[in-house]
Amino acid sequence: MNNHIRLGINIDHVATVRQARRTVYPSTLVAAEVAEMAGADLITVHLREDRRHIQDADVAELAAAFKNHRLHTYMNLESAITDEMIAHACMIAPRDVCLVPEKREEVTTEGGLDVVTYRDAVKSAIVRLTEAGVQQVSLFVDPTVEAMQSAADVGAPVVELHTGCYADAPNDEAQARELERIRVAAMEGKRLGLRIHAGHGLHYGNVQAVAAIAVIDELNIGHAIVARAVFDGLEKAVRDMKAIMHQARVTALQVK
Ligand SMILES: CC(=O)[C@@H](O)[C@H](O)COP(=O)(O)O
Ligand SMILES: NCC(=O)COP(=O)(O)O
Repeated sequence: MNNHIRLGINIDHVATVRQARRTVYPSTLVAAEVAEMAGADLITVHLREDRRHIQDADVAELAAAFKNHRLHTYMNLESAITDEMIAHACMIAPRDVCLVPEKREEVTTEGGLDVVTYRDAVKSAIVRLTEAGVQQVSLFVDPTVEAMQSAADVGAPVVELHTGCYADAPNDEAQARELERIRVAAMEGKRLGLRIHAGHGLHYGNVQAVAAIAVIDELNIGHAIVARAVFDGLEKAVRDMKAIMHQARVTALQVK
């Protein structure tokens, strides 16, 4: 069992603040530098089709910074599976790409990728990205046993479990049910040989139980960290999240 769980910092909403006035600040590159300094294991950005926050220029600037070692971790680029977005992801060729569903009218990602309906497009995207040099392609999917089997079937090496229903659960009972769904799906994915990530809606009060699931290797967290950074600064917000995740994992392994 792995006592280290990686923290990917999603900096989308640093760009949201900038896009509110179309200024050149706050810089996503500086945000990535601060996040790395504070212990981020990777930097996640979601280049949406509607460019509501992260812009093509952000992705290009971050990619160059990783290439020239101004940044020292790696990029996890979240992308829709459309031809346009996959072609762009192939051109950037970050270390990781996470394939996510997008609906233009959504406030944020609402559900996981429908790997059954879009099987051919997902398989094609995995092949194209791998041939372009992307080392790890993950699928952002709902935490279900069926989604694990579908992901394994299309040859995805990694899944990121959508933790949104857990995060948005209306009460403790519903949250416990959603946590069990995540745990069961994670165990099934691991049994099928998948690497397991998780993310969406995680924050300082709900991350512990997910970080305690020992087969989960990585959490991607953004909105709650950027929100906390408004009051505490980004460096402290990242350090605090990292410490909470580490303590939850270590405690869980000691109990086993
Ligand atoms: C896939 C996912 O849950 C997030 O990484 C995604 O970026 C959410 O979209 P917004 O960042 O636009 O809220
Ligand atoms: N894939 C999840 C992610 O990158 C961050 O999601 P959130 O913490 O902004 O909800």
